[in-house]
Amino acid sequence: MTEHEAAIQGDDALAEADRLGLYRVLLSRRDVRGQFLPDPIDDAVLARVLTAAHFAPSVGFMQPWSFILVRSPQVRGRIKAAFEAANTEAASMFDGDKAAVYRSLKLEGILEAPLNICVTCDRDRVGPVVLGRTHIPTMDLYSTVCAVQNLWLAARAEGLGLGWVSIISEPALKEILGLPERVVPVAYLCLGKVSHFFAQPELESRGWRKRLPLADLVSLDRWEGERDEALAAELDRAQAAAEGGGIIP
Ligand SMILES: Cc1cc2c(cc1C)N(C[C@H](O)[C@H](O)[C@H](O)COP(=O)(O)O)c1[nH]c(=O)[nH]c(=O)c1N2
Repeated sequence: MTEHEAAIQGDDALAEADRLGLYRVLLSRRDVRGQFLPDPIDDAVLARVLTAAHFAPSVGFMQPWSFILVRSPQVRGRIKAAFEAANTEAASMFDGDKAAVYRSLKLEGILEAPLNICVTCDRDRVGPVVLGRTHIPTMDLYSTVCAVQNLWLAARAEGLGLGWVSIISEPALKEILGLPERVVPVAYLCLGKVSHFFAQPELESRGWRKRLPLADLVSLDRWEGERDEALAAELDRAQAAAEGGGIIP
């Protein structure tokens, strides 16, 4: 038997409690910006969530990510100033009631969270030719987002809140963190223990946008093709259960 053939997993189905636990994490994950507690994150916990991120899928097994742990108050102060500048610009894009709601939203926890993490993508990590990236060159960026999502879910499982802050100019972020040209700052994240997690996305509870019906987003064989009505009924049922705080039955 070759090493490749011997390396199989023993158990292919999850135990019921593990299966439900995974859905619970997926459905209760939130973007957190206002409920951070100052308590430091234990190194063992941080190691687990970063390991979860590092076990994400990546194009050609490229693993293009790195994780910059931003602890310095000075660096965070500069990031916060970059956020403020970008946020003033962003606020001016909305009119009337929408502008008032936008200004009332808390959209980052840069200084309150005990840790910030910038997840980067080194587009040149394995040279110019990458298995799977040749015809869709953005695949390394998508791979890095997979790592971010793993980190986000692992954080939720550990009871840590995570907030993604994208209201920052990319050149400013690159300059502050000293990123070389080839390295893209994919995600700037605030991470830490929280007083509570909200049941719904804040943008939903604050009336910014509603969650779309999943059944309207699923179609057969082509863009906006036909619906499978039996499946659509199941999708409505599963979405209603998830929105009710339950688990997909
Ligand atoms: C790529 C990307 C970028 C951002 C976000 C998310 C993602 C995926 N989100 C969080 C976003 O508003 C949130 O995910 C949705 O409103 C749904 O809420 P939950 O994540 O389910 O709580 C976000 N939130 C925020 O307050 N400031 C921000 O700059 C951003 N930027």
